[in-house]
Amino acid sequence: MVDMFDVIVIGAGHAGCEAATAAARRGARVALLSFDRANLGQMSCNPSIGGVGKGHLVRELDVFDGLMARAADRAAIHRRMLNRSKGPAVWGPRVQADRSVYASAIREMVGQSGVRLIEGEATDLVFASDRLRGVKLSDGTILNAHALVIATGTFLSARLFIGEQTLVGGRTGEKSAHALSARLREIGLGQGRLKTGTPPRLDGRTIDWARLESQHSDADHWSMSFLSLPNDNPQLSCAVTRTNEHTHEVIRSAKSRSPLYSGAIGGRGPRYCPSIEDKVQRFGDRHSHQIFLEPESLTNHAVYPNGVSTSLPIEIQRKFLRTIEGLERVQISKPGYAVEYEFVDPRRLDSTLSVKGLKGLFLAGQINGTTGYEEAAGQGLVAGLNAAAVGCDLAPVLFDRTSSYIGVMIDDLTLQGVSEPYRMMTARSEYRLALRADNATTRLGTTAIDAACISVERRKLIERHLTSRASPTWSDTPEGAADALYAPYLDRQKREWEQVQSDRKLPIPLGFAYRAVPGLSGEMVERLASASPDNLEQASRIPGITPAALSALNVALVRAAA
Ligand SMILES: Cc1cc2nc3c(=O)[nH]c(=O)nc-3n(C[C@H](O)[C@H](O)[C@H](O)COP(=O)(O)OP(=O)(O)OC[C@H]3O[C@@H](n4cnc5c(N)ncnc54)[C@H](O)[C@@H]3O)c2cc1C
Ligand SMILES: NC(=O)c1ccc[n+]([C@@H]2O[C@H](COP(=O)([O-])OP(=O)(O)OC[C@H]3O[C@@H](n4cnc5c(N)ncnc54)[C@H](O)[C@@H]3O)[C@@H](O)[C@H]2O)c1
Repeated sequence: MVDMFDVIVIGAGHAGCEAATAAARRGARVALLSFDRANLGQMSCNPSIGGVGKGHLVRELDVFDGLMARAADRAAIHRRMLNRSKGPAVWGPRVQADRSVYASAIREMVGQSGVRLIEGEATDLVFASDRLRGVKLSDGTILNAHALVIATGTFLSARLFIGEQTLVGGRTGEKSAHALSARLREIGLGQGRLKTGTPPRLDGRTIDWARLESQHSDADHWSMSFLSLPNDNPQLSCAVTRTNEHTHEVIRSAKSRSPLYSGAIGGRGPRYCPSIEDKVQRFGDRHSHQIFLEPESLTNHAVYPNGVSTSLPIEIQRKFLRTIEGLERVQISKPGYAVEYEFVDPRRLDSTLSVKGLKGLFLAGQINGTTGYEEAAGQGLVAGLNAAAVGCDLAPVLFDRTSSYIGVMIDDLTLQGVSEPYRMMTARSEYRLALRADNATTRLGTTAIDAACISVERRKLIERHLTSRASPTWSDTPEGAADALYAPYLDRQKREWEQVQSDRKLPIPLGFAYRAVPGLSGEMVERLASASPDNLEQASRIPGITPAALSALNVALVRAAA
């Protein structure tokens, strides 16, 4: 069988579903290929969408009619605007979703998009002379297309670990993509390995909720999408508990049984969501670590313990959990595990996420070394819009770091590459005071209209919004008030950044005490101290160094020199 499409997307995770539907919204004939159609839009781990930096990405995606914000609104069972005590530029809209309602919302929207869903395993890429022609499936089927997006997530040559046990698979109970992985290596897409993990799932009926502090959902029902109305799902509370010395002792004494320390896993894991064994090992002076107990569903009793990702053997998982207040009788419904997988160096990509020198081939999502649903979805949008541009001969759609976190992410990935899983944070933007979650329509509305990828309803909303900015009552709106609040600081932020640019040759004394610089995070201190740059210019080229860190360092160097 031979089929012809404008765009084929391999992988129906967060990146793939956004890529396929974004391409379809631009008018492309699209096929979306996945191992199993039942797993469309599945959340591999935490049933939450958004947060600081990540919520900004979701709101930006929403301006282009992306799926994630609307699915999150449909499925929300707990909402929390993180960082509300700080300024609105760093507020992080975050919802916890009913896992199965979220997946069905994605399935429904993909189903209505005109995208053709195909079940199967992509094993090979098909080229004619030096041009990409399509993809071959394990059953011999060839699907032809002008453009191809690979969004295979954590599945390339993936292995799962629970204690001493190793299984093949990209997620528990699923396959691994070995043939495609080998083919990517063969065509020179050099790969490294990264790892991630997930905590055990708990049976909520065996948790002693009454003894724990509750975290209620926000009273005001804000929504993730600029279009959605609040849903009428009941809102559930989370609870907070903590590990203790006894928990740490159980974990320490089982260290030799952890694949992280036995040498079985070599890939680097995400810095900002380390496993509990890592936390106990690396932060040995801490007597306790916080755990959020987050309900996953309105219809079953699954609870996600946020903060105790682990790959220790299941009996150790049970043992350490039962040392924790409120979890003394807890039953595990699914064990935690780690997964190690291959990724492609994103410096091989241009700013449309197309592989340089291989016209028509795009990569999006965790394959590019990122971590998180939101980062994957944002890349899916970029790759999908631009694959449609190749497939249907349309203008490319480019994202700039001055006007979006999507632009920041694409720039960071394609210019700096990754040495560990990349997570969005507001510190990654030198324009972070201007890039707020609430003003995404203002920042990106015109780009979305020009990209011709949005509904009539969205277009009207954007036009109304842009017009209302000129009205005298604009400053009475929340966005107008935030604009006024930040106006004086935007100039200062601009000047500070210009100063960093003009001070690039400012020398950094040998043995400079980075730890004493106000505002430098532990990560930045570690990266700077280990690279020991001679000047600001060199510091700016260290992978992972954020603009916020460069500004803080600049101020400290000028002060030290004065
Ligand atoms: C154990 C674990 C824990 C995680 N924890 C979190 C978390 O707490 N929060 C968070 O935000 N992120 C978490 N992540 C990461 C998050 O799941 C990913 O960042 C996100 O899902 C990546 O999206 P993606 O679209 O790139 O890939 P995925 O969501 O992994 O989707 C990949 C898709 O590709 C398909 N596929 C792969 N190979 C082939 C092939 N050859 N042929 C056909 N189809 C193929 C798969 O079937 C799947 O549908 C975790 C991931 C894992 C595995
Ligand atoms: N790709 C991966 O491999 C992988 C694996 C695990 C985690 N992750 C990442 O981890 C993120 C989740 O990690 P996180 O721990 O930073 O959490 P988060 O980003 O989901 O939440 C942000 C903060 O809010 C806290 N929080 C949770 N519920 C809360 C509530 N009800 N009230 C107040 N605060 C609450 C969290 O503990 C966290 O400190 C994902 O978004 C993803 O990027 C990725």
